[in-house]
Amino acid sequence: MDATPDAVRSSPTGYASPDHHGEEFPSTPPVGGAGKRPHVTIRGLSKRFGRTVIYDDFDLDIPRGELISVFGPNGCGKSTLINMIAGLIPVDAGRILFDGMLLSEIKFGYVFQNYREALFPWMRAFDNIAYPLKLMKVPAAERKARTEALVERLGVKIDLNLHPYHMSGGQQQLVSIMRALVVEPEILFLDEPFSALDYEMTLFMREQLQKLFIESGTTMVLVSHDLEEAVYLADRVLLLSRHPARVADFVPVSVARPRGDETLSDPEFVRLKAHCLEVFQREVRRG
Ligand SMILES: Nc1ncnc2c1ncn2[C@@H]1O[C@H](COP(=O)(O)OP(=O)(O)OP(=O)(O)O)[C@@H](O)[C@H]1O
Repeated sequence: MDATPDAVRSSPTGYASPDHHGEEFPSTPPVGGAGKRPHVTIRGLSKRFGRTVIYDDFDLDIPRGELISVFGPNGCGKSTLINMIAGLIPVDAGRILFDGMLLSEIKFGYVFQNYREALFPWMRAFDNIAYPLKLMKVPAAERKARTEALVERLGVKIDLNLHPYHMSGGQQQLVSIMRALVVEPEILFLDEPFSALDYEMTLFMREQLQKLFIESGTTMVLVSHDLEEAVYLADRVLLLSRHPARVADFVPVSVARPRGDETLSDPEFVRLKAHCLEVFQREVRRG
């Protein structure tokens, strides 16, 4: 993966049928979404690596303005799913539309697990955050103003004059997330964004991400390996089966935000987590 700030990157390569712009989907029953107008509509998605079929005729609706956690057995295809939606890897067949539009027509962000390779070490944190605006040829004064406005709105309290190598892992990942948000993406993809952080930083970053989500209202799709984290952060947990992956369950998490330490012992949270664990274990046993 290169270090291009992905918030401004879009790719037409994720489409087997790029001529579907604006086409209404057939009335396939949506998976998930609970009747809300979907933000992302996936139909007939297929993907294989060699002889291994990861997705076969996979359908999914992702609701707008929600944080979706993707969870499932190791190697089931979680990263492959968000990478296909984000156009980082091509699909073999199927259609992915964003409110009827192609990925190339929308602004999106992608936050990688490895923040060390994602940030430019020679740039101050502030300039890293502003960089996607430079790529978009936004004038310097406006870049500064928009970056300052974002920092202000999110209430981030770190010294953005520092270079990444003078920051903690969590701070660097926070800078990566802000860089993805600076272009005001319609959707943000996060692939295990905290897995390279120590536990203290992970807890800090969960709170930061929740805050950013509440503040921005951006649709977010997060791959997580930690069930508690997946449920804690989500409006819905997408539970995948072993590959070829299907939706084992798409569980709404209606626990009020902002969530905090007390959420972890909230009976509804505990019940939902137990339910997700049961579905997960059933899928693991199926293997
Ligand atoms: N570029 C590739 N070439 C060949 N096989 C691949 C490639 N990318 C992924 N795979 C395989 O496809 C399957 C799904 O991979 P993916 O990384 O999407 O799973 P995941 O659920 O995110 O995995 P994990 O839980 O280990 O993070 C795995 O078996 C993986 O080995």
